[in-house]
Order: sequence, then C-alpha cells, then structure tokens
Amino acid sequence: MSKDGTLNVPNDPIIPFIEGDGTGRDIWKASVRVFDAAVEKAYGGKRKIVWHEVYAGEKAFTKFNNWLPDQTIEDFKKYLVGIKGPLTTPIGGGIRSLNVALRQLLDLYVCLRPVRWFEGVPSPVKRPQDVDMVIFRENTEDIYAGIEFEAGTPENQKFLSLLKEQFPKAYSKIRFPESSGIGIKPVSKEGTERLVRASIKYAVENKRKSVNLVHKGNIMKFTEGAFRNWGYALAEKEFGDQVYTWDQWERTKEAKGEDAANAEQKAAIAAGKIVIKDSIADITLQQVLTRPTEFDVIATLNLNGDYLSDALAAQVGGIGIAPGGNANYVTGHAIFEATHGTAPKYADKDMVNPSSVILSGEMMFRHMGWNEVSDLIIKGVEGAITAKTVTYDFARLMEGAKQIKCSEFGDAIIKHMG
Ligand SMILES: NC(=O)C1=CN([C@@H]2O[C@H](COP(=O)(O)OP(=O)(O)OC[C@H]3O[C@@H](n4cnc5c(N)ncnc54)[C@H](OP(=O)(O)O)[C@@H]3O)[C@@H](O)[C@H]2O)C=CC1
Ligand SMILES: O=C(O)CCC(=O)C(=O)O
Ligand SMILES: [Mg+2]
Repeated sequence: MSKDGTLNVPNDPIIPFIEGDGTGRDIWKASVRVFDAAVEKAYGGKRKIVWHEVYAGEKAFTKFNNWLPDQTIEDFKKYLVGIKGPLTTPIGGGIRSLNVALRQLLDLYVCLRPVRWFEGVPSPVKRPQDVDMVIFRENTEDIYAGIEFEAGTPENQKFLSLLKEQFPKAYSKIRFPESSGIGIKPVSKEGTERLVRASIKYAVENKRKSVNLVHKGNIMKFTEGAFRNWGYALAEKEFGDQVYTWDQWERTKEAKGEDAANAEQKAAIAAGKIVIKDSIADITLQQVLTRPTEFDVIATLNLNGDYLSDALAAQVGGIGIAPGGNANYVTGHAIFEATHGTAPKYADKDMVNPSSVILSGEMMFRHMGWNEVSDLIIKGVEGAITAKTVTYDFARLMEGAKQIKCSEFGDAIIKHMG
C-alpha cells in the first residue's frame, strides 16, 4: 500500500480465495467465471487475476486436519486483498467461528455492508428504492471477542468466585448464578474511534447525508453508550468543519432553546455538512423499515451490525444479494465476503443466488481501483435481473420470471455485460 492509502496493484495480482463450505462451492464456481469474464472484457488481456486457493473450514479439515491453517492467514497477510465464501460455524462447543477468527487475526476492524436495491428485484416493502444504506459494523470487539465461560465449568466457577469476592453488588444482580453461562462484552475507545472515523470518512468522500451511530446505550451504558459518546466526540474533534452532530444540537438547545438549535442544524445541512446522529438499536430496526430515507451511513457495534445487515438485506431482495467486505483501513488488508452463510440445505444443488459473492467481488475490484471491472459486473447483474432470468429466491417472488440455476445466473451476468 502507498503512503496516501491507495493500493499499488500490479496487472496480474495474486488474489487468495476461500471457496467456502456448503453453497460456497457452487457460488464460487459461478462467481470466478464472472470475475474473469469482467476483467477480460475490461482490459482485453492486459490485466488478469491470478487466483490462489487458500483453505479454511471443511475443505481445510479434510485436506490438512486443520480448520484454519496458518498458511491461510499468512497468504491473506502477504497478498493484502482476498475474497471468501461462507464458512460453517457449529452452534455451541467445537470451533468458534472461522469467519470471526479471520477478521480478528487480520484485525479487519470494519465490516462494510452496503444495502441498495437493484431495479426489478422482488421486495416485501412498497418502496425498496428508498433503501440506500451503508453499514459500518465494528468487526473485532463486542461479544464477538469470544470471552465466554460455559456454565458449570471450572473457569466459570473461578470467574464467578472472583466476581463474588471483588464485586459483590454486581454478583448479586445475577439471577441464577449457579447455572449461568457468562459472556463479556469489551468495547474500547480505540475500537470505536477507528470504526466511526472510517464511516465518517466514507460519508465525506461519497457525499452522503448522515452517519447514524446505532447503539443500545440506554441499557449497556459503558459499552454501547460509550460507543455513542466516543463516536460524537471523534466526529467533532476530527471532522469538526464537515459535520454537525446531534450532541451540538443538544448543547445549543440547552443554551439558546430548540428553535435556535433547529436553525443551526438547518444552516449546517444547507452548507453541505454531514449530520452525525444516533439511534437506539431496537427502534432502529423498526425505523429502517418505516422511514428508510432517514438512514444513510450507519456505524454500529458488532452484534447490532450483524442483526441489521440481515434485516436490511430483506428489504432489497434478501440475503442472496447482500455483499460485504472486511477491511483494515490502515494496513490495507481486506477480505470480501457475502453477508449470508453456507445455507447447507442447498449445498451442491447448483441452486442458490451467487449475487452476494459476485457483488462482494465488485466491491473488491473497486477497492483495487479496477472500477471498469466493477461497472461491468453491475451492468451484468442489472441485465440478468431485468431479463427476469433469476435464481429460485427471486423467481419465487417475481411474476413471469424464469428460474435458472446458480451457474446459469453466472452465465446470464456474463451475457448481459454486453
Ligand atoms: N460469513 C459467513 O461465512 C457466515 C457464515 N454463517 C454460517 O452459515 C451456516 C448456516 O447459517 P444460517 O443461519 O442457516 O444462515 P444462511 O445465511 O446460511 O441461510 C439462511 C437462509 O438464507 C437464504 N440464503 C442464504 N444464502 C442464500 C443465497 N446465496 N441465495 C439465496 N438465498 C440464500 C436461504 O433462505 P430460504 O430457506 O428462504 O431459501 C437460507 O435458508 C451457519 O454455520 C452459520 O454460522 C452464517 C452467516 C455468515
Ligand atoms: O461466523 C459466523 O458463522 C456468522 C457470522 C455472521 O453472521 C456475519 O458475519 O454476519
Ligand atoms: Mg450475520
């Protein structure tokens, strides 16, 4: 990466990829053909991706008896930018999420999930075109840090004894201490600041209207509430002349009354400033549905972001068309991946929608500065949807659509690149 934060990309970059478990196998086959076709069409052979398979999940376990070989991490570190399919996480016991492990090992602190509607995609809401949000989900902290003590284990008992001795008041709040599993939720100032900084920078660069800090700070005051407070403070400290915060509005209201605060905000918006606001997570889940135009960029903690990204995807056609990327904006490391999981019931049926991985690839090419490739991918996806040749998830909700296979949807995208 160069000093100004842009990537130096050769004409034949090596890109590590993980095919993924379950439906990942079918999806990857369709996706890689779309990527190669778009690169060929954009650059006529002058540029080419050298795909380099790295292993994680079931394939890695079968091959190397190791769910996440060190070599995989080394290769993602070495080649900087990669892409992956979904990986299975057994619920309870066994291995903790490989997806989360990859993000933490590479310190990919932003999980970026844009949510936009493509013309013609079936949606359960009346105006899916109003949904144009970009989620910045903190990716390394919160309960995903994985500090948990299983009920009944010696570790759990040791932890509870410590709590009982050192923090008796806190301990007394645990309703059934003898049988409680315990989880710890770390949220730091640094972790919050780097995430919020990335979200505001994105909003400034892409001329967005607002950044909404979504939290549950009314209940979790020193984690989610602190996220809100640190977020506002960072916005004012580092982006003072480019933003107007609801914290500022509150201060003006206190000092000069509500009309003055409203006038100040109106003037700031008219001057092109980005409004930094906040909302509590539960009502946010209702309002993204009922008032989508009021939401633009969203910066939130790990678990809220996980819930929000699947919920929001539903409004624009579902999890089959929900891309994402995990990135560290300082080191330049990034791994792009779909929002969905391995959908095991559809594995190896050549049936599911490959759009989430394909659009994650679209984000990857843009991250690399290969915008011509990204534009062709978007054109192809739009064309395939407009022609109503779609996979089962869209076909079951679209009138007059022809249901095609996962691989055939890849072909349709390539055909519609023109
Ligand atoms: N980043 C990652 O790798 C992630 C991994 N996971 C893991 O995946 C596994 C399965 O998780 P699960 O909770 O079932 O969630 P999934 O996202 O795998 O699947 C849930 C449902 O979403 C729909 N869906 C998923 N992918 C597609 C697609 N490509 N095209 C169309 N529809 C799709 C299907 O709906 P329908 O039945 O209506 O057709 C499916 O039954 C778990 O082990 C989980 O931990 C989960 C999320 C992310
Ligand atoms: O790792 C997993 O199994 C789940 C991850 C997930 O749901 C997500 O990142 O959205
Ligand atoms: Mg999720």
